[in-house]
Amino acid sequence: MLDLEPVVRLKQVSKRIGGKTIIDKLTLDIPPGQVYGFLGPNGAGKTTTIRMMVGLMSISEGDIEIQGASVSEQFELAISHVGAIVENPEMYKFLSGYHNLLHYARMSPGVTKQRIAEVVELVGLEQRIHDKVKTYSLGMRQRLGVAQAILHRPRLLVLDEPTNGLDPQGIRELRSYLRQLAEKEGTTVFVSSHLLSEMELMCDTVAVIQQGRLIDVRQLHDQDKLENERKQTVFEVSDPQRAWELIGQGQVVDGGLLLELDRNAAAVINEQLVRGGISVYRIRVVTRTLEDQFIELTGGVGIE
Ligand SMILES: Nc1ncnc2c1ncn2[C@@H]1O[C@H](COP(=O)(O)OP(=O)(O)OP(=O)(O)O)[C@@H](O)[C@H]1O
Repeated sequence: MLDLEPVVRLKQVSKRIGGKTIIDKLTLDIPPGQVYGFLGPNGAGKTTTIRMMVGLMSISEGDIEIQGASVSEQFELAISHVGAIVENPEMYKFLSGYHNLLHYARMSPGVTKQRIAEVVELVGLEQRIHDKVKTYSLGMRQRLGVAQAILHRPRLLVLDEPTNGLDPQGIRELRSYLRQLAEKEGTTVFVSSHLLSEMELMCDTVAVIQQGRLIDVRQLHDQDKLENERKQTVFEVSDPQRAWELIGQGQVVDGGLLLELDRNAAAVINEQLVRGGISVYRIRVVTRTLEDQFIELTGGVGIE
C-alpha cells in the first residue's frame, strides 16, 4: 500500500521573538515523494520555519512532526529522517568531493561506498567527484552538499533558498536532480524560495507564506484539475456584439467575447456560435500565471 501519511506536519506552529510574532499558527501537511515549495517574499518567515523544522530554533507554540516524531519531544528520532542544507554546508575545500563524502559517510553508520556512488550519480557529479572542492562552481558545491545530506537516505530533504546565486543552467540542473531524488528514492524535498517562477519549474505543490501566515497551498502539476478548471476564454469572432446576444453571457472585449468556462463548455459555446452564423477565428485562454496570482495574493510584496 502507498504510504500517504504526511512526512512533515506543522501543527499550529508559532514563533515569537522579543514579543514579535514571526510565525503565526502555521499548519501544513507535506505529503511524501513530492518536491514541495515554500514560497514567500523576503522576511515572510521561511528561514525561521525551516530552522524550527530542523531543530536550529525552538518552537514557541505548536509542534512539528517528522515521520510522526515530534521535533520538540523526540528530536533525535525526528531529525534522523532529515537531510538539510540550511546554512552553507561545511566542505573541506582542499579535499576532493569524494573524500568529503567519505568523511561524512564515516560519521553516518551504515553508509557504504556503494551508497556514495549512488548519491554522486543522483546529483550528477560523477565527472568531477575526484577533483578538489576548491575547483568546483557554486552549483557543483551545492550538489555536493545535497549528496552529503542524502547519504543516510533521509525521508525529507530540506533546502533553504537553493537557487540563490545559481545561473539558469544551474537552476535547471538542480530541478532535474531534485526530481530524480523524489522519484527514485521517494524523498520528499522541501525547498524555499522567494521566486515564484523557479518554484513553478521545480515543485509539485507550493505553499505560500506571508508575514508568518500561510495564505495559500497550490498544486502545480495537477493536469486533470487544470483541464477541468474554469478559465477566462476569449472567442475571437466576426461579430462580438451578436455573439454576446446569442450566448447571453460574458463580456464583449476587443474583437471577441470573453467568458469564464471549463474545456467542455468551450466546445459547446463554439458550436453555438458557428451555428448562429458567427465565424470563430480563434479561441484563446487568458492565462493568469501563478506569478499573477501570487502578486494578487501578496499584494506584490517581494517579487523580483
Ligand atoms: N533572531 C531574530 N530576532 C528578531 N527578528 C528576527 C529574528 N530572526 C528573524 N527575524 C525576523 O523574522 C522575520 C522572518 O524572517 P525569515 O528570515 O524567517 O524570513 P524569510 O522568509 O526566510 O526571508 P528571506 O527570504 O529574506 O530569508 C523577518 O522580519 C526577520 O527580521
